Amino acid sequence: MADLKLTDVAKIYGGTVDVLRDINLDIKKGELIVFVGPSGCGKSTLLRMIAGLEKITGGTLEIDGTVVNDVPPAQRGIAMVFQSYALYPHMTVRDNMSFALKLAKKTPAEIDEAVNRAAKILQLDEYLDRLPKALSGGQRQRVAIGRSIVRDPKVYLFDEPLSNLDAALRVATRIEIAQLKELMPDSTMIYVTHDQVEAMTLASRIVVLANKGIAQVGSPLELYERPENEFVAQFIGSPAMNILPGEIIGTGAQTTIKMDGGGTAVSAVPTTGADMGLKVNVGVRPEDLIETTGEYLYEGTVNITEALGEVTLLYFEAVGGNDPVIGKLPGIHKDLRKKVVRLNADPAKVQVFHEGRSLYYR
Ligand SMILES: Nc1ncnc2c1ncn2[C@@H]1O[C@H](COP(=O)(O)OP(=O)(O)OP(=O)(O)O)[C@@H](O)[C@H]1O
Repeated sequence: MADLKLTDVAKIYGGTVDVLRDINLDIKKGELIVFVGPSGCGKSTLLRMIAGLEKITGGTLEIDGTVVNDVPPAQRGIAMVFQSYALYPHMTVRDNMSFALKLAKKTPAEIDEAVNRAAKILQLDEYLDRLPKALSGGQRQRVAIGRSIVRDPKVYLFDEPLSNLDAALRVATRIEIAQLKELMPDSTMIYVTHDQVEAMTLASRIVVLANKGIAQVGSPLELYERPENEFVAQFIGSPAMNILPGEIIGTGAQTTIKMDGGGTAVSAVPTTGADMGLKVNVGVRPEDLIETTGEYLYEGTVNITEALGEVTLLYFEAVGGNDPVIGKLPGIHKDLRKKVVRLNADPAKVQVFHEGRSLYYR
């Protein structure tokens, strides 16, 4: 299993469409890296360049220390699992899984061993003699993954493998992929998804792509707790983090911010005397807002409530020139509409951004 290193990787389609630039990324053996980002930001393009299905326009891609820019896909030791499973319909599960090994002229004994091992990992033992049409969507996706496992690749690439499955099956298959990773701790995996829960639960590190580059790389909790910039702050988490303008009026181990809409925010992000008077944006997640009768960072009227069952979303309307914010309370709350509420948050959970960048990372 392999380490991957991307140095200044760039992609320009057709000589003019500049999609990615300056992608620098070190992926260690055994990591499960998830690429996320807005539609069209280049997630699939980056994955396809790693697979060798798309030419790298600039920079280098190394696998285990060897530059592979010009190595054809089949010789990179990479297996790719797509969202459409593309199984051969007239072949049994066993034959689907054996196909690549037969092409590679492996002996029947080697093929049997590889297929049985993969079937065991994926719990497909009892389905080996069935045709794909006699399998559920989730089982077919497992066969597609099985076809990769038998080849014992250095790196697995997954391009939205669960997006064709319904909600319940997505959850079940997501858990299977997490278990699969545990059974193959040394295998390196790169996974593209639109689904935040998949990213947060599967990734050892998440790469957030935006504006042709990497907005942040970090563990799921680093991205959630300490976003480097407002883009990542609002991209990770749902509903998105609230961003409210203010001005620094107290510095030190904690920072005090006078909010433009009234009230005062306190953040555990430290600042220096030089920051006094700095215009900043304060970031607070909906789930971190708590009602208070004391010091508050926001005052608003609850305009709309949405009870989702396990949580209620509260949409606050401005009081005194405030921007709207969204709050999230556990449980069901129907009696809050039209109520004027003051909100505060734990200083450890209050982010401070200047010109889009978090002051925590200076
Ligand atoms: N063959 C191509 N020629 C020109 N432009 C392309 C080509 N393939 C992709 N693009 C463009 O490159 C950009 C990145 O596409 P890509 O499919 O990598 O994005 P993505 O992040 O995977 O998007 P999504 O989340 O919607 O699947 C898009 O603007 C797309 O239109």
